[in-house]
Amino acid sequence: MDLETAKNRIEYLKEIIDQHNYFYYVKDDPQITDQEYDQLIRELIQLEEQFPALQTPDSPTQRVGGEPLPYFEKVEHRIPMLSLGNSFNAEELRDFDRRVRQGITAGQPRYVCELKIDGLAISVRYENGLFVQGSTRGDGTIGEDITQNLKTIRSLPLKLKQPLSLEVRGEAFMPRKAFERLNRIRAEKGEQLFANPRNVAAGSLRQLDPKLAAERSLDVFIYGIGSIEGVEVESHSQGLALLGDLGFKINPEMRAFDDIEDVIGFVEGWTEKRGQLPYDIDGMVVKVNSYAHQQELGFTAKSPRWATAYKFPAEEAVTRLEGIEVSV
Ligand SMILES: CC(C)(C)c1nc(N2CCN(c3ncccn3)CC2)c2cc(C(N)=O)c(N)nc2n1
Repeated sequence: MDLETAKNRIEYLKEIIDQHNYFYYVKDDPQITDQEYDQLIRELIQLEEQFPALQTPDSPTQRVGGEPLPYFEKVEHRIPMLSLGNSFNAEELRDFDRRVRQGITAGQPRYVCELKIDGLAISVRYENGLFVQGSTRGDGTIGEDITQNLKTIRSLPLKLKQPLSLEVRGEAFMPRKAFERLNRIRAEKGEQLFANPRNVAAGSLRQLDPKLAAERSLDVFIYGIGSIEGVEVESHSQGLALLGDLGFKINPEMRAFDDIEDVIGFVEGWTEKRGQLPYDIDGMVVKVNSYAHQQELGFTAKSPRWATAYKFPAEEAVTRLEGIEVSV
């Protein structure tokens, strides 16, 4: 095969594999069998080995990066990753609503409610649509560069559907089934079990060898825009819709309400049925939708006045460790 033919075939394979990654890992709706997918990947790997000059960093074959790192570089977040104020019951959500209504001068607030995924907060930067850097939240200002580990998360696109430059925030997590499978393997080996999926996600993303992170079937939900160039976005819900169109995995359970009583009903509903989810959540996040309202409300020293985290009451967690029941 000559270079020109190889170049066209490689471009085609990268495009089609990216599409199938999107269907499988982001939409959870595969369009081809695993065997057909593996065949495409194997052909691309062979062609890139045969024509190394045609291998690009955004190729799906580049997800499990190079050598283990000696340490993680520090990354300063251009836009700080803030904390969240907490609400612990319906009355405190009503207080939040009262403070919001006092803080805005025009219109009524609309709230977006999201599940609060119990994982590790991350920030990912794209330039002209290509994944360039990913980092942990750290202390909100300085995080650790974990680009190589985040590239192993198949639901995080290496190339966006539009060549935009932006920074997104999300929560990396381990699905409960993957957590249980991992602990079964560790139990069989007589190794100590992990206490919860969040610890595994955090531990996996802090591995210096990306091959270890790649084995942990981590996943991610993107929940916000840190910064974006060349696009006017006016509300959080509009921002989430744009992120979905770009190929990011957005949690489907988010809802918008105009009345805090409806927010309270939604939040209390999830308090009961969170066990049905395939991942852990430790509460809900309620955000004022309009960016103009967010601007008016501003921030306290460390967290936005336009958002609150509703924390579920700590449930009696019972974990089986080495066959005995312990309450944690
Ligand atoms: C952009 C804002 C600040 C409103 C925001 N901040 C969040 N977090 C901040 C505090 N974080 C944090 N992490 C560690 C230590 C202290 N704070 C962890 C992320 C959010 C987390 C989730 C989630 N987990 O599903 C979410 N759907 N939306 C969020 N939105």
